[in-house]
Amino acid sequence: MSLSLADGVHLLSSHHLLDEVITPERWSLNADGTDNADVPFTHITYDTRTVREGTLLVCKGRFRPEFLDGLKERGLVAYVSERDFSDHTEVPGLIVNDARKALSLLSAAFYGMPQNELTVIGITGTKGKTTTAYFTQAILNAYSNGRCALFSSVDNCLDGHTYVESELTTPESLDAFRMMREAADNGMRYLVMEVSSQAYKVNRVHGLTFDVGAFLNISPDHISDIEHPTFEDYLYCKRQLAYHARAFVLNADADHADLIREDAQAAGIPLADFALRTDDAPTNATLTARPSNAEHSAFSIAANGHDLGEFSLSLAGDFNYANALAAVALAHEAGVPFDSAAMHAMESVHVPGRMELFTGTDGDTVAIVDYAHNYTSVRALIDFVEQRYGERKPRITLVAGSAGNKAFDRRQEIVEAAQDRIARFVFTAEDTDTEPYIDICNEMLGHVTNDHVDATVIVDRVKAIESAVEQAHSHDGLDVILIIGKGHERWIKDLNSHVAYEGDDCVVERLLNVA
Ligand SMILES: CC(=O)N[C@H]1[C@@H](OP(=O)(O)OP(=O)(O)OC[C@H]2O[C@@H](n3ccc(=O)[nH]c3=O)[C@H](O)[C@@H]2O)O[C@H](CO)[C@@H](O)[C@@H]1O[C@H](C)C(=O)N[C@@H](C)C(=O)N[C@H](CCC(=O)O)C(=O)O
Ligand SMILES: Nc1ncnc2c1ncn2[C@@H]1O[C@H](COP(=O)(O)OP(=O)(O)OP(=O)(O)O)[C@@H](O)[C@H]1O
Repeated sequence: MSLSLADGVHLLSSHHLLDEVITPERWSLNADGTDNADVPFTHITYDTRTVREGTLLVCKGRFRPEFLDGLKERGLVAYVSERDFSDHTEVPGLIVNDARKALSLLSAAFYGMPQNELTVIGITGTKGKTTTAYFTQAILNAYSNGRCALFSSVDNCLDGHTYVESELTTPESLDAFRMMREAADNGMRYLVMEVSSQAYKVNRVHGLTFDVGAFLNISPDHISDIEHPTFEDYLYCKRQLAYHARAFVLNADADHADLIREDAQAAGIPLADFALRTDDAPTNATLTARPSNAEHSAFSIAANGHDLGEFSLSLAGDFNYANALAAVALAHEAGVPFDSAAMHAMESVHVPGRMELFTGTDGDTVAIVDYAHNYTSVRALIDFVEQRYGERKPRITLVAGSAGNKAFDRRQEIVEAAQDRIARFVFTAEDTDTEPYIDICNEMLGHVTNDHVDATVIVDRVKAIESAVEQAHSHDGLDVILIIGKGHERWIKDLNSHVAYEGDDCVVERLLNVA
């Protein structure tokens, strides 16, 4: 780990990112004559609140010049920014044409290129990234005696077994390289990470080449002022993974699969595809899975026509077998033989807040806590209910909200995916920045056009679940309550601040008296 001011200038310059270096004495294309230009930085940050002796600061996003006040005295050595802040600080400024790209390249260099010490696997897609990441980590952990790290939207894991709640799906570049360094120093050989479309949009993975990438699926989502302006932009960002990978895995049934094949071809990388089949429809995909029994409790997986045996996941839902295929393909590309017993390690994986099933003591109430929150995932969830419980003609209740300030289309999509297939909606709180919960709930209520479905707004999320459970108890026959969008989270974001929340799974366990 060694990065000096002179190294930084050279690196930025070689990537055509450097406009100039500004010091009180001169403007230049190099750091010659600047005090201590060859002394390594001891710290790198994008947040002034963590500046200490020997720090290189990268100013990005909604950075404000007043954040620089007093930093020279606290040890700031230099800053990197798209704007000249010499009116606010005397320390050298490396002025760049893209601060986020600069942040990524400088962080990788500062942390000694830790990605080169790991086999790095990236997973993108609208749905299934987290689940596939957990499956893949389980296989690689089994294969390598616990030496696989994970960056996911639920948890990060830097030592193969300790999981710490994460903040973003794909970490900010600096955080990613810092954690990669820690993982490599912990002896990890592999890293599995989720790659969101935002990661490419805001250059969180700039300069990173994945040993293997996977594209799971694409459906409309994440379109808003703070995410993507259009679906085309959303897909374009996701497609970038193919251009930054050495090998690729593709769901043959994904929308726009042919375009992704073209991407892999244009990038000149090999591609393995997979296909889930629940009927007799043919496929010539590299990897296939078909149900082994009518209950769909196990699937037979084949690779290049050779049977790999039966796999029975702990996670319910046919769609999870598509995720499992992706994990097998990724692990194989990372060096695990198809017939390795390690492939079966994914069978025992549970993913917090995904397809958690709770059955009441009377056997007539089933609650499912899940992270579905767009059209495709809500539809897949209800497909599962029909497949698993359809014969008992269940009365289905959906407890759902939708995120504030982003992904606005979800509000209508969730309603459209469910309203002709369920008995009741209970619209409730989900995370929001500035939009009040009640407005989002009422907007969702306004999208209900089927007169046969009951729809209520109960903003308090615990009370919403209580209402669903009470109704289930007072109704004869099987009730299935789907509680979606919060998963395992123990907080709820209300008007921009995180408020402690019991957790959907805990509320359900309490109300159904199951542990
Ligand atoms: C739009 C976006 O990418 N925003 C991210 C970005 O914000 P930003 O750079 O604008 O940062 P900011 O919070 O406005 O502050 C500006 C800068 O000033 C700094 N600062 C701030 C205060 C101070 O006193 N001193 C100081 O230096 C901050 O550290 C920051 O570097 O950088 C922050 C950390 O560096 C991120 O937390 C933040 O993500 C926001 C919270 C977010 O929610 N993003 C979502 C849209 C997102 O990225 N989602 C995707 C996809 C999810 C999915 O697929 O489901 C994800 O990958 O998670
Ligand atoms: N392959 C799939 N196809 C359709 N729906 C899926 C698939 N995999 C998972 N889901 C649904 O999507 C939900 C979220 O799954 P997961 O967390 O694995 O995906 P993700 O891509 O990480 O999602 P997000 O970006 O919303 O965090 C699950 O709870 C399930 O309802």
